[in-house]
Amino acid sequence: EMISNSIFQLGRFGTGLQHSFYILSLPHIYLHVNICCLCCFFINFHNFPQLIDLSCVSHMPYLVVLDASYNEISNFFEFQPPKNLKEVNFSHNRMTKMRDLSAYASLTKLVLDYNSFSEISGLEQCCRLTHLSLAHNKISRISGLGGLPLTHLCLRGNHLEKIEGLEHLKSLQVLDLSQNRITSLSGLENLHLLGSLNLEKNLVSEIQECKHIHDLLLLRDLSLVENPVQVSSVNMYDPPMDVVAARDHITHLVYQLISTLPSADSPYPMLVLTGPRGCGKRELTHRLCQEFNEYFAYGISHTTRGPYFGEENGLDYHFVSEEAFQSMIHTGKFIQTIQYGGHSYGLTRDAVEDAAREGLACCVHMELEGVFSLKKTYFEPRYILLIPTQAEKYIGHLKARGLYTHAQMDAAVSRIELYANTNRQHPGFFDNVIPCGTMFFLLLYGGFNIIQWLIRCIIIISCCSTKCSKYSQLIFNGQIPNDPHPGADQLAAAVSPCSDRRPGSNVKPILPPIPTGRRTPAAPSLSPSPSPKPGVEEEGNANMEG
Ligand SMILES: Nc1ncnc2c1ncn2[C@@H]1O[C@H](COP(=O)(O)OP(=O)(O)OP(=O)(O)O)[C@@H](O)[C@H]1O
Repeated sequence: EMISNSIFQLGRFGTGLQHSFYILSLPHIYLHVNICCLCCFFINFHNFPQLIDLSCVSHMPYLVVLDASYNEISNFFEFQPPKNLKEVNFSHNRMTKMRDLSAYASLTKLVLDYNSFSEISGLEQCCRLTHLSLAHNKISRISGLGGLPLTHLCLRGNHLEKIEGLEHLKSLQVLDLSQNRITSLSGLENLHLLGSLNLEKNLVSEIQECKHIHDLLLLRDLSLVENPVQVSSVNMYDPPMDVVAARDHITHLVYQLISTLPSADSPYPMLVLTGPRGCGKRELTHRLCQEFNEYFAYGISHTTRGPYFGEENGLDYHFVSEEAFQSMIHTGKFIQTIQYGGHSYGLTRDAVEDAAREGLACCVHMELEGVFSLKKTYFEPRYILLIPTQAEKYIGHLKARGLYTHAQMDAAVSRIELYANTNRQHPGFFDNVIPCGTMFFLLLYGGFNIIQWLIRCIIIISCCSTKCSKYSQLIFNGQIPNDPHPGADQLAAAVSPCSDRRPGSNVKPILPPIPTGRRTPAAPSLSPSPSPKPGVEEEGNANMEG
């Protein structure tokens, strides 16, 4: 009576020729009804309240589709087999053990997700079964699938550690083995019709495992997301800066530990200018060290690239061979290194310590990767980002230097966004950002007096929290050191091209002129006095000539 009420409520009923039979709104009862006179083709017990027994199905000889998902059924196929039963959904029940289904030979689709099966068995005679889903059970081994004509198999969320027992599933097209503990793709070699393979959230760690699916020519979709191999592939082929920096830091830390014990008591004062290549950071670094040589010393990096025209060893860089560079890494000399444009660059501990010994802050320029590396060390530099604001002007400036290939210029331009993103995404990562527009380049290379003002701003911003009292005085007294700079004319002279007498001075310099007054490591021209040094220009020019 209740069932016919339900049917009546749904308005879908008839005698003998029903195609749909839904029971949706019965009260909480134990279902045991005799409906043998009905000719049901589809029955939906989905989420039927407290349904624990399906013996009623024995009286539905023509049942084709049975959905008894989301119930509390623990018996597996405990009813007389309807001879045409094709699709069964028992997902979200309490079943634990499969039994022989040879009497249900018409089955084509069987969904048993979210039960507690630990073994696949009893399916051998289901010779029409094409879809089998056993997601989120407790299966630790694939077995009992023999030569079934399966086209779709889902074993997501089980306890599988290896792929086995699939070699005879010649018709398999879609295989979902995600969320298991599989470490190898071995066992998939013979699945020549496979078009989709989901191995998300497993433990595959080697990309070489893909050799096992190399010959599956129909394979279109493959997911290895959230496997260790994903992480290692990203790290190998497109490592995030943090990973590169961490590796770099570990390398140098280990080698330093082997050579000497690093002292972590007080970090040396340091100023780092960063920005894409050719943005002017190198010149600004030199200018800072020149103009304020009682505060800053130029930290000379090592590089394996050869010197450009006009560059001097030990002044712009220490130019060393790749072997020498490697040997320095292994003797723990570096605090950071990077690979850039096919060459190695690195800053040594000595460069920083030499400056510190003289009571100076080491001032260096470097690419962003170097900054990431330095941030891993116990040094606590101030970081200043110089970022080009107009790509066209920046490209024009790069072209004017005549140093770079098109590819190098494109790479440099594309890195502007990298710097900008880093600044956006990591507030406080840089202590200050200087936008480099036309004006900036004019100021920097034009030799206008206003550069002094810019440099002072940088000093004030960058030194405000160094631990060195000398630098804090700059801020805490609100003072700027005595004006050490020459007038505009002298400054213009200082940045003008090399002296005529300089060998090779008839060749157009490739680099912007090296500012005068730069000290060489061999003959430091530093004076502890903050007072102006009358001889700065002469000394600088002498250096240039020499
Ligand atoms: N130790 C280092 N760590 C990280 N980056 C470094 C280091 N030394 C130099 N660099 C950077 O490597 C990049 C390439 O330097 P290089 O001198 O070869 O080319 P460049 O075009 O003259 O660069 P720039 O004019 O910006 O100094 C520059 O951005 C430079 O600042």
